[in-house]
Amino acid sequence: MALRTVAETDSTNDDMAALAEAGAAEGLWLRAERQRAGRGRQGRSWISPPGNLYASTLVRLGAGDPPPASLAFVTGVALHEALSAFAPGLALKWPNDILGGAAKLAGILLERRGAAVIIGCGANLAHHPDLPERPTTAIAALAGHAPDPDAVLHALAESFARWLGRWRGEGVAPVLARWQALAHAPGTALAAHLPDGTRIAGLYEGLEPDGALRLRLADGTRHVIHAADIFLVQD
Ligand SMILES: O=C(O)CCCC[C@@H]1SC[C@@H]2NC(=O)N[C@@H]21
Repeated sequence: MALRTVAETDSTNDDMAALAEAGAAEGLWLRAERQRAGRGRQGRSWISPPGNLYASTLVRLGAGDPPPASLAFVTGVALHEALSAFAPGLALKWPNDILGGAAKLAGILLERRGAAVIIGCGANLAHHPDLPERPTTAIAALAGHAPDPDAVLHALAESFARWLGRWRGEGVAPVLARWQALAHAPGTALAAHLPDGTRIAGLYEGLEPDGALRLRLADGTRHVIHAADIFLVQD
């Protein structure tokens, strides 16, 4: 495990992609104190002032590895475990978010570069942005003070290495089991915005063996979702 910190960069995912291209080994993590052009999922920007965690690593895919998309669950479990040391009551939300209460606390961005996967983690420790599309929160708002980003990175790198080992050695099943144990409760009301523009609402019923999301619709039918933006429905 090697942890590096820089004061400022555009995006740690871009830097990690360049490091991967240059031959960097698995186990390397790069953290920036701030990012000038942090990126979120689906082309969104990730506002990155000092005080929060912005960190990326890489995984080199091997012949017998489980499907690369399932690294999102490895990372989600690791990030949840790392952040839970600093604030209670966190929950995973499909596909890549960590919630504090009903608000987004952290997100994960996976990007494929050839035989490598670049994995970026952004966690609101000290600050959280005001977003029109969803509520957000930070560890400081939940626990009264912000943890040191380096301490969080340490915990994250350790947990990630442990779960990556299990993913390689035992497959996706134990990772998905742990992910579901750390997720919001079954029966949570969710709204899904699908890539074709369709919106559906239903109750969370867990994950399929391949990591797809199961929703129970109001008419009793089950819907399996492979790609969507998911929102908690507040009553
Ligand atoms: O949209 C999301 O929820 C994913 C956010 C991922 C942000 C992190 S911060 C570190 C890494 N570098 C980036 O530019 N993005 C990721």
